[in-house]
Amino acid sequence: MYYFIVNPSAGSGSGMKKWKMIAALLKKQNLPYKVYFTRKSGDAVRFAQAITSRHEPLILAALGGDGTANEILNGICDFENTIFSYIPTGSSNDLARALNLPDAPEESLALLLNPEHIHALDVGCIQSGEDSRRFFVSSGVGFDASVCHEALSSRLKKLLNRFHLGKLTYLGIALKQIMLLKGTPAKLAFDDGRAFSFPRIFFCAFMNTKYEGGGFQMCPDALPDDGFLDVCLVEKVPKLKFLRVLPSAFSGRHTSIEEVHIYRCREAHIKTPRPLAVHADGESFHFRNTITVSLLDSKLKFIS
Ligand SMILES: Nc1ncnc2c1ncn2[C@@H]1O[C@H](COP(=O)(O)OP(=O)(O)OP(=O)(O)O)[C@@H](O)[C@H]1O
Repeated sequence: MYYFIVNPSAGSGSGMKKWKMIAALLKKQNLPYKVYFTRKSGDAVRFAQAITSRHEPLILAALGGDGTANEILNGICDFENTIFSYIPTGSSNDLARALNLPDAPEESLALLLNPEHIHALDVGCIQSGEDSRRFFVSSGVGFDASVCHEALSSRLKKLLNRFHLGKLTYLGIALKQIMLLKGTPAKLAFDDGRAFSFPRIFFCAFMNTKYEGGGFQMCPDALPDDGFLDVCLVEKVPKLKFLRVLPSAFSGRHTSIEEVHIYRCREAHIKTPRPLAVHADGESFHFRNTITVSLLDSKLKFIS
């Protein structure tokens, strides 16, 4: 059986349009399926939990952005029987970019119905105290998470989304957050014993794939199936320099800058004296001062 979880509002409303095209193609081929439409935050987690708790072999497809894919990942309770498929309709689509997934609905559906490869994908997990959240793309602490947090609650984003201009909000929020940036002392440690202390950092991104934030190659060598997390830590730099560092991350050239540090690990811990914004695939993981980031033992079967 094919199950679809659809966020109709993803990609400034293009989620529903794309679903209608997919539904028409499914009807034409007379294929049995069930579809669930999300209405608010948390719906996709609950749907994925309900679907996968039956412990039957199934294909579960997400139609939405990275946020919807993340919620579904967090709801899956049976990695053995679930094959995950993703039809990107979001605005940033970093997961689709990293996995080279097709954009056209008919190509996406053809892949789902006749998979070329079933990839075993690494699944990231961020923990703080008793709380944890899984991620596909990245998690991060500091500047990048502050931008995500503000965008999630931005009224302006909701308004601009109506005119398909949601991405403009990110630019505006990022500029505002750069103005507010102060930098925070941080201690970063890895499970193999490496440990570093920084007088002030702007952010630290833990990458399962190479892109985040709509195409920034934070860790150009990150691979989602290599059993490792790649880490990009950016120390405090003058604001004007930071304004130059950020765009250079589109091509991955930021890695040659002295204050940018790249690491590879299986598990990382980061500690800051005050709580900072934290995200997982662009969704809020609240404000924390100690987090542990690792990969789950189980991999996720993923059609690509
Ligand atoms: N019907 C709905 N209407 C409005 N918001 C919704 C609805 N269903 C889910 N959401 C919210 O949408 C957010 C996820 O959006 P999603 O990531 O799928 O799309 P996006 O933001 O356009 O894409 P991307 O994350 O790739 O930029 C979640 O925070 C979720 O709470």
